[in-house]
Amino acid sequence: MEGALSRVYPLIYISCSSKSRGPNTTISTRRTGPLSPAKKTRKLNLEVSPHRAVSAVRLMRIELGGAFADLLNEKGKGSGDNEMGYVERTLGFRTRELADQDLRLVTDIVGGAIRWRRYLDHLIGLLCHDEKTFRSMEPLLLQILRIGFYEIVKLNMPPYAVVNENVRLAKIALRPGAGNLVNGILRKLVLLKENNALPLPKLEGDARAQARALATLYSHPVWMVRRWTKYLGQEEAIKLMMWNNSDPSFSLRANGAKGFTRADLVMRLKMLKVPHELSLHLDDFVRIRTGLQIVIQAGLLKEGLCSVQDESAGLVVSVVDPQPGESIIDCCAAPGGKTLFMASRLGGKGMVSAIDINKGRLRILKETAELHQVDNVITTIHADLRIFAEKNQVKWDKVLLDAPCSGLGVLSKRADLRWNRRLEDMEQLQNLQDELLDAASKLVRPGGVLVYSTCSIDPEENEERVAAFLLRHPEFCKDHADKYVPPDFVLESGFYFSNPVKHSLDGAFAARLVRSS
Ligand SMILES: C[S@@+](CC[C@H](N)C(=O)[O-])C[C@H]1O[C@@H](n2cnc3c(N)ncnc32)[C@H](O)[C@@H]1O
Repeated sequence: MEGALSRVYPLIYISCSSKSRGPNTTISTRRTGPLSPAKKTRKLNLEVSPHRAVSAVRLMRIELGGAFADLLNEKGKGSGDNEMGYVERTLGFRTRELADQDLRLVTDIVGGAIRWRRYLDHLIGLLCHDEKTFRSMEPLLLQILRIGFYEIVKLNMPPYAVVNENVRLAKIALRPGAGNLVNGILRKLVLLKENNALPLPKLEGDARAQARALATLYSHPVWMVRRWTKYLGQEEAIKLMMWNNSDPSFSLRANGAKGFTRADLVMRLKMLKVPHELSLHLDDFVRIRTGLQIVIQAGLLKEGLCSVQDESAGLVVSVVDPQPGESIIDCCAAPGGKTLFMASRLGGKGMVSAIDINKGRLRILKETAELHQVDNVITTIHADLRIFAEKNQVKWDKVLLDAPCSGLGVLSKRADLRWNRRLEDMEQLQNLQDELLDAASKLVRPGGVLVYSTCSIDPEENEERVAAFLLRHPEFCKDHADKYVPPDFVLESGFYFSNPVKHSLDGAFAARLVRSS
């Protein structure tokens, strides 16, 4: 493993004795483990733009996942420090000295280069002088090219500055030859762009050919394009992909349980100069398009005064409609976004039991509950819901099953998810969703409520799962969601649905079912 990694990731050590490095940079093709003091970076390397270097390293980490974590010698918590340490060791500057503006650029470039990966690779592949050069390109070089292409084609940045910066990065991070290659390819791109002649596929031919073209033009996997074209039609599918490629916006929920109201939150946002809008649908929520980093740095999340929660998820809690004094069980609870919101709605009376199979995520839920001062009404249970439901005798007033799903409704926030999901996952997920629904239904008292929710927009994970459940369980019937959420969010079927294109929120679904006996 180590040998394979070291072949593809040449490491550069800029040591204190390498003042005149640059072209003379030592390139180590071996992974050497922790650096000896003599090799430690002592000097800032100001030859490259720091945000581009950090972006390239972060892109490698995201794309290569475990393999790259292995290279960084990462172990769980604080692993981000290693990423920064890697940049420091290899490129010779301390990333903790990155200005806020640079950090924001890293977020933008990394998010954009991941979203547009298929589109960018299509162009890079065509501008390399042969297919083999592209296919065998070393990962760091590819990331640098993706950054340059993204900056020129999608951010419309001044092209020659982009070329110079990325050429320098490739020269220093890899070797002079790599810089020359980047130079040649980026200059070809600039010429084509200036002549409005980017070699992009045309939307023509049969359904398959059109799906492939759309997948490249809007940078999504072909199977997703085919699925959405089937369910939504081509026009809506394109709008959905455009939404997925747009910069995500976030919502904050003021934590009333800590006496922090939305008015308090608005006041703090004004002081921080973060532009915001009140949610039209939920009393505790505020929407922000930019400035999340500022909110984080100001410590509002760390102090438990508010959480980042999309309104689409908040509206799922509205479908549950928690009332003081009720017993509620959240069957797939971690990391606890909905548990915490439900608990805060109980006003100190009642109980939320929070089950999850993942111990680590459940620990996060517990810690956040303490921070938010709602731990007095939350108990956590580490279990597989299916086994728990078999053995358990207790029944609850309300049961929420926020099921594991494809996440196809949250692709604008989760830039890399589209590349990690496979069509085969969908069937497996549906089987799991059926099993979890059967298990959750056992926990509902007669007259009690079962809410099934996902953050997917896929009917096979949503309406079809509920329809199949109702056939297996005639003791349940639908309760129309319009009593709990604005009518604009209710489908004809009576289910809650947040449509990213229509509502400018994440996609989400919830069905409210009542047990008769
Ligand atoms: C969509 S996430 C839940 C998000 C959570 N409701 C929130 O709002 O923060 C799905 C969760 O289901 C959990 N899960 C998956 N299979 C499970 C099982 N068999 N039993 C219990 N939990 C399970 C996962 O660990 C994951 O935390």
